[in-house]
Amino acid sequence: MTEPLLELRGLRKAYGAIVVTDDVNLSVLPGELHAIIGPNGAGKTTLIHQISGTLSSDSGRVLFDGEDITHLPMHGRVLRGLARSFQITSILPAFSALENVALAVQARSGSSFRFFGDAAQEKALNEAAMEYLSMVGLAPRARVAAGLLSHGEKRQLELAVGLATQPKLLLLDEPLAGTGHEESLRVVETLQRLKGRITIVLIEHDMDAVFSLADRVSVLVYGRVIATDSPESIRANEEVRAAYLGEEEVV
Ligand SMILES: Nc1ncnc2c1ncn2[C@@H]1O[C@H](COP(=O)(O)OP(=O)(O)OP(=O)(O)O)[C@@H](O)[C@H]1O
Repeated sequence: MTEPLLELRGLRKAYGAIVVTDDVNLSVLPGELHAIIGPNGAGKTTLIHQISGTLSSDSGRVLFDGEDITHLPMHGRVLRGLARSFQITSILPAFSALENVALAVQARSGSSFRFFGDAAQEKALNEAAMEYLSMVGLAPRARVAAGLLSHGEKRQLELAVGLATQPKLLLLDEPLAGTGHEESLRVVETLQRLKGRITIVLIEHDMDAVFSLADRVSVLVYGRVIATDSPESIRANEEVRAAYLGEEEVV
């Protein structure tokens, strides 16, 4: 059997009497796009914080790539390849899209580009950066200042910068939030392109996007995972449908 890249075992977080995540067990396989959905207030954001290390858990374990990272702070997890996009990323608006990604390539590769002369170094960095921009479909906008990109394009750029740090797993917390229809199609298309190349954990409210992108879906209700399955089986799951009654039209 394939070993999970990320495994949550009995994770729990409570604020006083409010138990927000409760005995969460979840496995993310290498290469899969695993979506976590749930009604408002189910604990999704809290869980993402527990995975990325910005919030410590009361109990339970987080295993990543064969290592117990339960007590590692966020930066330790990022160094091991567990990256949260839109958190690790700060876009510099006056720099071009290409320069933003080139900086991330350079930060990741440390001194390995220093063997080149200045001009050759710049060329190599730009070529590497261009590859990441192509991966997210932003190559035609490489020379545009990041601040002038549309909202959806900025999201694409953030993904390119995230990818340039070469994570093993990318945590995406509502990448479609605040995007209009056209823009969200653009971001979904980008995620479609990345799917299979990198392991992704996606938290997203847009169910059309979730069901078109995910390999597997986990459903969180009142802090507990009530089901993990293929999108088709989740759609047909009575317990899941019941959990969403009264919510937006979902499954
Ligand atoms: N720091 C905190 N102190 C007290 N309660 C909290 C805290 N953070 C979150 N909660 C509570 O935990 C519950 C789950 O919150 P969380 O934001 O994780 O849910 P969510 O599934 O991401 O919700 P949404 O889909 O609305 O973003 C909510 O009832 C919230 O009020």
